[in-house]
Amino acid sequence: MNRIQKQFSERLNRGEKLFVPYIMAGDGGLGVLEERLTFLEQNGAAAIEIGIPFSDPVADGPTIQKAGIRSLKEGTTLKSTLIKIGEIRSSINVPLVIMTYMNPILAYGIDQFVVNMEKVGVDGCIIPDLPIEEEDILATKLEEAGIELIRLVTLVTPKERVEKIAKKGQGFLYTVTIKGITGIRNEFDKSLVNFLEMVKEVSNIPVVAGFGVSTAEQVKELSLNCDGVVVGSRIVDLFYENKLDEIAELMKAILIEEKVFRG
Ligand SMILES: O=P(O)(O)OC[C@@H](O)[C@@H](O)c1c[nH]c2ccccc12
Repeated sequence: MNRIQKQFSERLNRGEKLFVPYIMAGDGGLGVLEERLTFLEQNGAAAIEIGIPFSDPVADGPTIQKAGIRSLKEGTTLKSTLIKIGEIRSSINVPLVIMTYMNPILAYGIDQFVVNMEKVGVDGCIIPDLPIEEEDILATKLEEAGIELIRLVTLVTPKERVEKIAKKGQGFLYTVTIKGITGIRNEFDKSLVNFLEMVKEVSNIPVVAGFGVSTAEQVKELSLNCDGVVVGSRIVDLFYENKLDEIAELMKAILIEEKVFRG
């Protein structure tokens, strides 16, 4: 069984919600990747999304765009990131999910991408510009390699499409909380709670909400209505500003059901 399915169900069965941080590989150099992954794991990450820098990240807001530029200046590539993951994988126990657009995959080679992700121990990948209608070029190869293709639904995805995507049943369902790109938001659309309830109803895989989350209150509020939360931009900023204590604080906010004391 894939690490994502195994570890996510263990956590959810313990009444824990899932905190999934995102970081940009190579931001600060690939030399800091291991210490950052270790830090996030030690602070309760259920899985960690590792972004690959790309020159045209259409779904990303300014924070992640800037992180990508810093990383590209360090010479980071999909290949060098996978090599680094291979070197450090044995020291990280939580699932690792590669977040990349299709272009770097095509440049690297689809077969190479799948074979080397499996080799270095990557558990899942998120490819925001690969709609389910076009995923056949990759989905079967990933499935054969035991790598979960994590699909996204958004606030404007109709219910029947949510059902179609959820039925693919891999990893977790990434529910985008806003209409737009990544980046910190002060408030969410009032339709969000109903949307999350609908997605939870139709999905038999964990539902993890992301985009715009940056405060403890938002983490708590969102995780009331789904299985977990993804935080990217805020964590990318805090690492860049070296404010590790604030990252730890934010991660502590994820809900853990009151431990029922069996007296
Ligand atoms: O940065 P935010 O608003 O916290 O959103 C998470 C997001 O960064 C991360 O999951 C991600 C980064 N780039 C993406 C592109 C598409 C989907 C998701 C992502």
